[in-house]
Amino acid sequence: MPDMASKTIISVNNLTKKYGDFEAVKGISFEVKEGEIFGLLGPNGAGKSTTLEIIETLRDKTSGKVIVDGFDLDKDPGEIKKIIGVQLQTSGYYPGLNLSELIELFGGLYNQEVHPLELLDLVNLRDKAKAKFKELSGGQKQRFSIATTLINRPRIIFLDEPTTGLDPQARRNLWELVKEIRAKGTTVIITTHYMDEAEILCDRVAIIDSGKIIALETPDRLIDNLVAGGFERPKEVKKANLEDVFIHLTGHTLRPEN
Ligand SMILES: Nc1ncnc2c1ncn2[C@@H]1O[C@H](COP(=O)(O)OP(=O)(O)OP(=O)(O)O)[C@@H](O)[C@H]1O
Repeated sequence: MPDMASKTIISVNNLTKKYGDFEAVKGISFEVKEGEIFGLLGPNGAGKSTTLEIIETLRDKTSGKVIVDGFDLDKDPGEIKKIIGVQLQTSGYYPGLNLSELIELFGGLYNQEVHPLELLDLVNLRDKAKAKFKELSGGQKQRFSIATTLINRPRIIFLDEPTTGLDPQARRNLWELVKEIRAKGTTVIITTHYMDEAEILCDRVAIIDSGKIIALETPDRLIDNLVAGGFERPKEVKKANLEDVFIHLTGHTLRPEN
């Protein structure tokens, strides 16, 4: 958890994005603190990816101001690119290269010296160094994709639905990985449709609906506010759920096929 005094690393002010006549992002403002895990939550089509891609310099905005680590998106997009890590498109991975070679290649693109085995170690994929991307399981692919965000030693990484399609162990393993990355001082911005994930991982979340931020708080406060408003969950009669059973039976630890 970053301390309250930590500095603002991303500041978004009155951001809008129009696709033709359709306004997908309707004047949103928020700040991300250095070292925090910040979640963008919202239903399909709410404008999360659009917002992220604008900050990542991958998509033009219609209006508003975005400052990343002191750099103005309008003036210094190149400087912003240098300090952010984005998940490289998996579909674009050169099919003939193994994981080590891919990291070397991406390092070259970033003009950055890389140590493939060290990076693969970090995401628990050293034993797959000689494997091709297509030979990995879903969880391994996601972990490799996160490794690619770290190649340029970024201050901030962006993770778009990193655990979609993963089994419960692989998801937990990925949560640990994200926490380890943050523990090293990297700011993490994440989108997810899993509320348990957001609750466990995120220091603060912005909930976006139809292009507007409708809540921005720590998960704890959001829950407390709801309860204070009189909300009550239907009584849980059982002390465990099917996911607990699954994890109990199949183990917590990461397995090779993950
Ligand atoms: N290139 C585009 N051209 C036109 N409309 C677009 C384009 N990209 C996104 N949109 C529209 O903008 C809205 C926001 O899309 P966006 O992908 O940002 O949502 P999202 O919150 O990331 O959704 P999801 O959870 O489904 O990934 C949607 O209505 C979408 O159809």
